[in-house]
Parts: sequence; C-alpha cells; structure tokens
Amino acid sequence: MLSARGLRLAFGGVKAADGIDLDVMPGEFLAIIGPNGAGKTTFINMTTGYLRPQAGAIEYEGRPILGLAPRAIVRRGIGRSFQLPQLFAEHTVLENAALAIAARVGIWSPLTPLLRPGFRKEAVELLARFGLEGVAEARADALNEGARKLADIAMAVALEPRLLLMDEPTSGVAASEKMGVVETLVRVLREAGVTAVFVEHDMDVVARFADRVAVWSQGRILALGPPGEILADPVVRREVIGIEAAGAAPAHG
Ligand SMILES: Nc1ncnc2c1ncn2[C@@H]1O[C@H](COP(=O)(O)OP(=O)(O)OP(=O)(O)O)[C@@H](O)[C@H]1O
Repeated sequence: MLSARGLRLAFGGVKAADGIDLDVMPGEFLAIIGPNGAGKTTFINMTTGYLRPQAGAIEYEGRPILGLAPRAIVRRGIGRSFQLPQLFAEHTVLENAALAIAARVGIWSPLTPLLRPGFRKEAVELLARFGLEGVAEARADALNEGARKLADIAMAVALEPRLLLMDEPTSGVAASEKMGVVETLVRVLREAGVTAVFVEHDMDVVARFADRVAVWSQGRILALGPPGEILADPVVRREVIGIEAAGAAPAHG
C-alpha cells in the first residue's frame, strides 16, 4: 500500500532518516517504536508532505507521492493525526466534526458546516462510532485527554483515509483510560477498513494491537516483524525498550 525506499534527511549533523525502507501492507496495523529523536515523526512528516527527504522515494498505491503538498496527499487517501490534537479548542466536538466533514468536500468556511443538515447528521454518526456522542456539545478544550485524542482521530477519519498515520495516539492519556482509547480507535479503523501506522511508546499497547512492529533507531529501522518476536529480541530490549522504560516516554507528557 505504501512503499518507502532509501529515505534520507539530515538536519545539520543529525540524521533523522538514514536510509529508511518500509512497506506497509493493506489492512495491517503497523507500530513504530523507538527512543526520542530516532526519527519516527520525521518519517510521518515525509510521508504526509510536511517534510521532503533529501533522497529516496515514497509510493502510495503504486504512485509516487513525494513532492505533493499535504492537502494533495490527504486527497490521495492518506490521513494523519498529530501528537498534540489539532482541534479547534473553542468549538464544540460536533462543530469540529462538521468542519472536518466539510473540509473533505472542499468547504473550508468555519460557519457553514453545521448549517447543512447533511453535515450535522454525518458528524453525529461519526462521533457515535467513537463513543463520543455524550461530549458532542462540549467544547474541545473541555475534554479529557482520552476523549480529545479520539475526537482528533475522528477528524482524521472524517476525511475518509485508506491509510492513517498516527503520531502517539495514547500520549498524555491516563494509564487507566489508555486501553479503552486504543480499543475504540482500532475497532473504528478496522470497521472502516483503514490501514494504520502508529507511533507508540506503550509496549502493552504495541503487543496487543500491532500486527507488525518497526523499531526506529538513529534514523534507521533496526528491526521489523511481529510483536511477539520483536519485543522479545534482546537487542531491541536493550537498545530501545530499556531506554523507554528508563524514562524516555514521560517527555511526551
Ligand atoms: N524540522 C526540524 N529541524 C531540525 N531538526 C529536526 C527537525 N525535525 C526533527 N529534527 C531532529 O531530527 C531528529 C529526529 O526527530 P523526530 O521528531 O523525527 O524523532 P522522534 O523519533 O519522532 O522523537 P520523539 O519520540 O521525541 O517524538 C531529532 O534529533 C530532532 O531534533
């Protein structure tokens, strides 16, 4: 579905991508793990048009996408969510959903979406899929972090991607809420047939929900395979999971 070859990008002396080759298969949930600064977000930024690599190629569904603007990549069917949710804070969750649905059909005005009954109906249905109907009328900035993350991913899903890249969908979510948040988003994405790539620091989430795991280290992919194998690999445990456990993850809030 997605094929990256030889991606390279350096910032000064920092090699954020140092020869990344990765294939994403249709329907899979691929987790990206790795310490802070390994280049995980850089890969997402290159795939979604926010950064251009200095070398390499990316094909999506058999066509090159490098050089396309982020909005053009969204139109091709690649969605994205950010580490920090990108909701309009002072708008309600329902308004946010309607805005995203309107954006999908090319309307970027902040006013019209909820005036159109079709958009409102679709927004209500979208929020129900994520179990967010109870907070539809709440302002986005009043949500707890778990609901905020789900609402943000709902906005990305409103654009009807076939591939969704999520940068730390559980960062900042309370431990007690985390599994529920991931269960919900995995259910919605599977029902919609969306392929997912997600950056994740919680190894329990990775073990339970990823079909494959790619381990990032210093701009390279150190290992790639099923979670049972990768999470038990002594090198991965020493160089990546050990670092995570030693406290890299809390930097994400
Ligand atoms: N736009 C930029 N300008 C300069 N340096 C950058 C830029 N983006 C990333 N970097 C650097 O590239 C390296 C990889 O960063 P990246 O954000 O991709 O890592 P990451 O694995 O996502 O880390 P984290 O887990 O902290 O989000 C880091 O050293 C970072 O400081």
